[in-house]
Amino acid sequence: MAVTEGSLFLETVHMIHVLAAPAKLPLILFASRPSATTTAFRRSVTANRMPLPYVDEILTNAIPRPVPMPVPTGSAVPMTPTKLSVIEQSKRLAAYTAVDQHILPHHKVIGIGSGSTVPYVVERIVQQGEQLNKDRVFIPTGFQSKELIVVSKLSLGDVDQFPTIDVTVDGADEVDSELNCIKGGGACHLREKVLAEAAETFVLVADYRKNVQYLGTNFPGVPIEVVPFAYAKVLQNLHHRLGSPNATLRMAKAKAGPVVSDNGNFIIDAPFPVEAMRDPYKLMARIKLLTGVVEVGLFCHMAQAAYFGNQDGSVTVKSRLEGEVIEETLPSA
Ligand SMILES: O=C(CO)[C@H](O)[C@H](O)COP(=O)(O)O
Repeated sequence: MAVTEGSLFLETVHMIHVLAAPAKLPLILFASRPSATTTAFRRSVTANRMPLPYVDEILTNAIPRPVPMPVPTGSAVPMTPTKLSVIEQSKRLAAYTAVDQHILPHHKVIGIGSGSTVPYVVERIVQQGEQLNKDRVFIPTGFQSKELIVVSKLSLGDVDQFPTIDVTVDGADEVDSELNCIKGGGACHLREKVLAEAAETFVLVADYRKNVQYLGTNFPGVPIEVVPFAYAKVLQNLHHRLGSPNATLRMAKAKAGPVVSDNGNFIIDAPFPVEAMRDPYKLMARIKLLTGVVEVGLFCHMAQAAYFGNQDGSVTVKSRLEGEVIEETLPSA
C-alpha cells in the first residue's frame, strides 16, 4: 500500500506540525489539549479520507509513550503525539533502536528514507543534539524525507554532492529472512535504491508486520517504476512474458490518473506467484531487463540490518554477519 492507515496518521500529524510551524504553534497542542487534538485529528483525517472508525481505534487503542531522550534546548524536534497506537509504538521502537546502534558520532553523511517509520528516525536523530547534527548533512529519498529534514532544521544535501553516504536508514514494505526487501509502497524506490547503494551501511526499520520469511507474504505486488510512455508495453511484458497477469498501473487516490513518482514516472504493481518470489534477485533482474523499467522495488543483498518493533516492546533485529543473517530479539526496556 502506498499510504497505510498508520502512515496516514503520522502524515496527518506531520502535516499539522508543518502547518503549525510558521505560526509557531507547537504540536504540544496534542499533548496538552486532548479534545482539541481529537477534533483537529478527525478534521484532517476526514480531509485525507481515512475511515473514521479507524480514527476511533487509533485514539482509543493508544498506549502511553515511553520517556524520550531529553531534547536539547533550541532543537526543532518533529514531535510525535503523547499517545501512540501499538503499531506506531512499534515503529518508533524500531527507529530509535536503529538510530542508537547505527548513527554514530563520526557519521556525517546520512541518508533518510521514506515511509511511516522514518519520522521517528529523524526524531531520534534530532534528539542526538545540535552539537552532533551541526556537522552532518542529510540526503532525502523523496519529498517526504526532504520535508522532514527541513522542518527539523537539519542540513539538506543531495546524492550528487555526496555520492558516498555513511548510513542510510529507510522503511520497508516487507523484509525476508535473508534481508531482501520489497520497497516502493510509497513510490520512492528509485531514489531509495540509489541511497541504499551509495551507503556504507543500509539499515531498515519497520513494525513487526513487515517481518516475514518470504517476500510476498503480506505485501501483494512488486512496485516497478517505468517511464510513462513505455508503461503499456511493460505491462504487456509482465502479463505475457514474466508471469504477472494481474500487474496493474498504480492509480492515484486524490487525482484522476496514475500515481506519478518524484521523478515524473509511473508505477506498476506486479504480483508474482510464490515460486518467483522465492528467488527475488532473479526476479528483480528479469524485470529490470525490460526496456522502459527504471527501477524495481526488490532490494536484494543490500541491507546490513533490519529492526522490527514488536507489540510487547521488544525489538527483533536481523543482521548480516560474515555473509550469514542472524536474528535476535532485544527485550523491552
Ligand atoms: O519503500 C517505501 C516508499 O517507497 C517505504 O519505505 C515503504 O513503503 C514503507 O512505508 P510505510 O512505513 O509507510 O508502510
